Amino acid sequence: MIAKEDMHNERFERYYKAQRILPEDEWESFMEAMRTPLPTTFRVTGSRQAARLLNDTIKDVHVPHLADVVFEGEAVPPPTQISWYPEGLAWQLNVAKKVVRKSPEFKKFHSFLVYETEVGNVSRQEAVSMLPPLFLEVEPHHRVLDMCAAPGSKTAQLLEALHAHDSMTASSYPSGLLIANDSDYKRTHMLIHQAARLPSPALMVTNHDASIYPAIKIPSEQVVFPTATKQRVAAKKQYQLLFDRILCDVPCSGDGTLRKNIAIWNHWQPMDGNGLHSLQIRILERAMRMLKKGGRIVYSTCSLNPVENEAVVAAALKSIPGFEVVDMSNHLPSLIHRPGMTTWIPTVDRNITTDFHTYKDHWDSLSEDQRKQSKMLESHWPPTGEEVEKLNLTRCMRIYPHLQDTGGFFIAVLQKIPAPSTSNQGASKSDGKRQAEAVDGLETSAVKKPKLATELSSATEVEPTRAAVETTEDIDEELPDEAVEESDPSIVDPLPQPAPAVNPEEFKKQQKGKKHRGDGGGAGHFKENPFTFVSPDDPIIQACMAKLRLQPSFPTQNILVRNPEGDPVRSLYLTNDIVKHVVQHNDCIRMRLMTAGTKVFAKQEGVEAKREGTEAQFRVLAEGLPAVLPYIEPGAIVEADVASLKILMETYYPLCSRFSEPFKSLIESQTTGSYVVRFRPGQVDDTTLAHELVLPIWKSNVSVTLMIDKKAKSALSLRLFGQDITIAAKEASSKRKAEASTPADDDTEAQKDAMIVDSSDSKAETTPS
Ligand SMILES: C[S@@+](CC[C@H](N)C(=O)[O-])C[C@H]1O[C@@H](n2cnc3c(N)ncnc32)[C@H](O)[C@@H]1O
Repeated sequence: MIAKEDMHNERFERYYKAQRILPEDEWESFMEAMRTPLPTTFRVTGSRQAARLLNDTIKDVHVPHLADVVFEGEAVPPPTQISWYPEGLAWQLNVAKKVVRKSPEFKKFHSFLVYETEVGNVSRQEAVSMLPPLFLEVEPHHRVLDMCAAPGSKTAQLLEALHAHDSMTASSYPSGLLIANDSDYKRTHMLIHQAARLPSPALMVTNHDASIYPAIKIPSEQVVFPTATKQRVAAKKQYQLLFDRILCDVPCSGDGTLRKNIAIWNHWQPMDGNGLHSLQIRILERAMRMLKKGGRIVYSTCSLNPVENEAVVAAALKSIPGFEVVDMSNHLPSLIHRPGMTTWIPTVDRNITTDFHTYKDHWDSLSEDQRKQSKMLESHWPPTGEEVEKLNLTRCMRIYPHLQDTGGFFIAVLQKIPAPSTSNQGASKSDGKRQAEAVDGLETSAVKKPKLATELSSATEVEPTRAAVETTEDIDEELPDEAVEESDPSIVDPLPQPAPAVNPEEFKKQQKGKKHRGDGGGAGHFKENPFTFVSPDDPIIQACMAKLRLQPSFPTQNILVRNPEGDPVRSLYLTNDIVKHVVQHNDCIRMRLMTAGTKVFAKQEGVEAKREGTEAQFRVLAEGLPAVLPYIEPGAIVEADVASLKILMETYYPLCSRFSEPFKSLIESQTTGSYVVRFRPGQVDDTTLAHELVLPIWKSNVSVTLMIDKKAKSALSLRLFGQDITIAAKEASSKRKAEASTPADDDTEAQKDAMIVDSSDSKAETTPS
């Protein structure tokens, strides 16, 4: 722990003063804010309707309780809504830890937040980190790429935007796509965990170096052509998938997070930023080459260093024409920010040597040997006066900690200019700079053989790339520019035959000898199970359809499994059409695909399930239910009241006979298996269920189980009953008090009857020992 008086770094102050990041008279308040702990901020997550409801609980129940708290003689401020966040869904809490620990009111609010965070209804996230997705303005039909996504707080926001049309209980089926990527294999698992909180058939997770992200192929059915002739010409060809929105939240030196990561005070030095600059440019340039005309990129860092920010944006804009920085300064009117910088002086060493005003000055000062060693690039320096005018760097947005009590942050919104008249069709390609038009997926020779070394102005300025950008050999290059695909969500023709993405024999061969999982460098050593679509006629799929009474419109053709044979052995995943096309038309190993779609059904292990035959072998998962719900025949959903919900929360395996009518008879008459229950709004004792809830249950011989995760059950209980009435909480409490616990009478028989839940499904309730 570093004391406030020790929060100094002489180089930090000297470097940023030399850069003139702020007017002199703001310096002290900037530094004071940097040394002050960051307020706690969190966001209410999920689909808009559900989020609004939980937000109302915070606003109308918790905040009034916290309004007049006095701790050790001082008034404690209640949480406040962050003014610039849409619909007031983000909150700030400026309370010392000891208040949270000791004040009963804040303690209660804290446990509410902990539970809601664990089940994914609340996300603790730095306020400034919530900004980039807001500037992307994602819509449900957009194809979105999050290039450096882990741990995934912004991915969650992007996913929520794709699912903006979800209802309280049912998920929408967006026609768009979100690919969340990170080059760190372990961190991609954080992404998968994060995404499980908002399960989506439109999500894919990949593990690639973003600077060499592979071109993704899609069939012509996914491309809209302006004329019928072109459609005919285009038939049966494949195209490069271009994105409507790309987030480049790149790796950076992170000095904007000093208030949170106070260890940075000890080791900050400016060469970290210099070193990352080149990778940051390569990632942004790769994004620009994968963007659709009219599409938008947000480039962001949590660094204040112009070398990682404006310098990167300027270098990329100079290297790839056809893009502009968009003025988004009025997008969030109450967000206070400063314009991007137009001039700075990079340091050429750790000692803050900022004597060289141009790259040439620096170069001329070096001996031959020093030149060979130098890692400085021309792009570390600001553009010339003339270039600065054209680049509109002042449209970038800088956020400093003292402006509104946040961390430091940088955002640039780039747009690929849509109008053909502003493209570079007339320009010569021989100038060594690739044309923006050439990357619209249809005229892709430059994409095929990118020579990153030629993208920067001098060979001596280039750091060696780790691997060549993968080629797009089999992507059609013939079509003229104007046949560029449009994002028309209606054009989604399913392919005729579900085919395995990987040949099973080929896959086994590929797996042989691969002993470790590599990090997303693009080269080999990738060992994930393949993705195979199951035939819609498969007996297991048909059994799931029959048991849950799914309507024929349920997209059975979009169910995949994670084995090369396509056998539904454990879990079944649902994808939307675009995810299916991507899986089927691309080598998942080359893409380094970690997940696709959302898990909807899982095998139910246990003697009883086996005895009952195919129909009872799979169950709908709580996480997948919102995606399945819109397809369930209305009459197939079992109706119940809040009193039944209370019984299901209090007991693991209540006997059917414990419930009141009509639920009791309804459930008793059902055979073993997976069912969906709708709990109607209503009252039990002094608890009101204000809106309907739809949850999965498992019906055994004589008992019923609510199939939701223990933590989700506890969070629901806290929200509904004001306390955790679940059996798990009671057990934990008895254990704590070291008292012997005796199960309720009617549980004893039910326990005999209890199924053993597939232990691989972490979401499922577990059997008590
Ligand atoms: C600033 S963090 C991203 C934070 C994330 N967007 C979020 O909101 O949770 C940068 C991420 O970039 C990843 N990364 C570093 N180099 C990368 C590369 N070459 N390609 C892709 N990801 C990279 C790191 O593993 C890290 O997870």
